[in-house]
Amino acid sequence: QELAVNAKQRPANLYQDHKERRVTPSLAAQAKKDSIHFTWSYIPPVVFLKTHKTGGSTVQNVLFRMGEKDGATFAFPYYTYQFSYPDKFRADFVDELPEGSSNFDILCSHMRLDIEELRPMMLPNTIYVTILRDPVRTFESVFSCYTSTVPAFTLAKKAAEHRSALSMFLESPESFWDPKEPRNGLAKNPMSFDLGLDGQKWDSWPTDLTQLEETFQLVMIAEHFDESLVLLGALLKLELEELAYVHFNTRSAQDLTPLDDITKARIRAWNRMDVLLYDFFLHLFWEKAARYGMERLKKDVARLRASTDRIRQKCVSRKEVPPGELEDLLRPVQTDSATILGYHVQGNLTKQAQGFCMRFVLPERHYHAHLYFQQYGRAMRPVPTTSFSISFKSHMFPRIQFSNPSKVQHPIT
Ligand SMILES: Nc1ncnc2c1ncn2[C@@H]1O[C@H](COP(=O)(O)OS(=O)(=O)O)[C@@H](OP(=O)(O)O)[C@H]1O
Repeated sequence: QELAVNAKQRPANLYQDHKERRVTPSLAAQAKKDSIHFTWSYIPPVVFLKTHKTGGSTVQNVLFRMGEKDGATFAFPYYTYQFSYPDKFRADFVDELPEGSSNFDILCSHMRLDIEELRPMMLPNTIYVTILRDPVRTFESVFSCYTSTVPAFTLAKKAAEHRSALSMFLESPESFWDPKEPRNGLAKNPMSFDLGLDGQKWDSWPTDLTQLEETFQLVMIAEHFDESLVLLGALLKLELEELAYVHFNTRSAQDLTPLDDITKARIRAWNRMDVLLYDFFLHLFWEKAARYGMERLKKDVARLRASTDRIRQKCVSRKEVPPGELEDLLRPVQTDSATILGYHVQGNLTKQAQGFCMRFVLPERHYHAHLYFQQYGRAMRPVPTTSFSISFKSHMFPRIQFSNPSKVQHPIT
């Protein structure tokens, strides 16, 4: 019932131009600086449900930059970078409201969704967005990046010896997969898992799908990333320049597993719920695109690509840089089984341009640490290592090791 109310509150045309309601970023930032009691609610608050290995860090970087510029209040996890994943979201996973803020404006860190717990945390006019990716590509990426941390994958790797671990797993996934093992959440239907669904429970499936449709104003599609960004920009009233991006968390070419038709079919069969989820929201995506106007979308995508190219040229001197050649601040966190690439920033920039360009390519956790410090005036809390589930989390998503600890405090100016 609550979901239905939320749907009714939305404007009939989500893509109508409501720029007039937007407070200028400088005004918002100034108001916060001046400690004027300021509610960011002129701009709709936003939840971005960051699913795994779908291009979510790229979207998150756009939101981090937007929020930092606009003086937004972020809903950050109480510990480190994610909301106690893979536990289902709970309100007490969120850090306190900082002094002077009356509500959270942006929430965009990894979690496993529980909408009933999440909704009361945010204002009623909050815009909910997520992203899905072709389930075959998603699963291949999840398998490659988490071979050492998802037990079902690790068992398959051990059994495979010198064969492909992915092929070994897909030949008989049930023999490696224990559904009761909480760390196996990403091993089957990873996108559905992140959206809070139970990949084994089909009886509630149509209702679950309807609930998700009612919850999310926009489900972005990684294969149509630029179109998705334009629709996101329309919802959040962003200028096209604010949507410029680089790809985050790109793996090195040698870590990509080439997939033959049999492997693809096996991935689709094993991740059937993700396939249906993706197909459903892909269809819905094009319906929303049609409502925005296909000609208008095409034009805006062309403009977005032009401004993104211009900004990339200004900011990036080299892309796909291996971790060993990156300074600490620009080195993405590596997984045990895949190499994640990063960027070199152009030299000879003005101080202001350098500040922008660093943020443009700043890996997720470093940006998160920076914003957290800015918001609370203290470093993020480390994960306690006593409980079983938490030690898994810290292993799966290790903390950044800065060679100079002072950088944690003030990573960028
Ligand atoms: N803009 C855009 N469009 C399409 N695909 C993109 C984009 N940005 C990032 N990527 C690819 O997404 C994968 C990383 O996803 P995430 O950032 O969600 O990873 S993570 O869960 O936060 O670790 C990773 O995929 P793989 O290289 O297959 O692993 C990225 O290359």
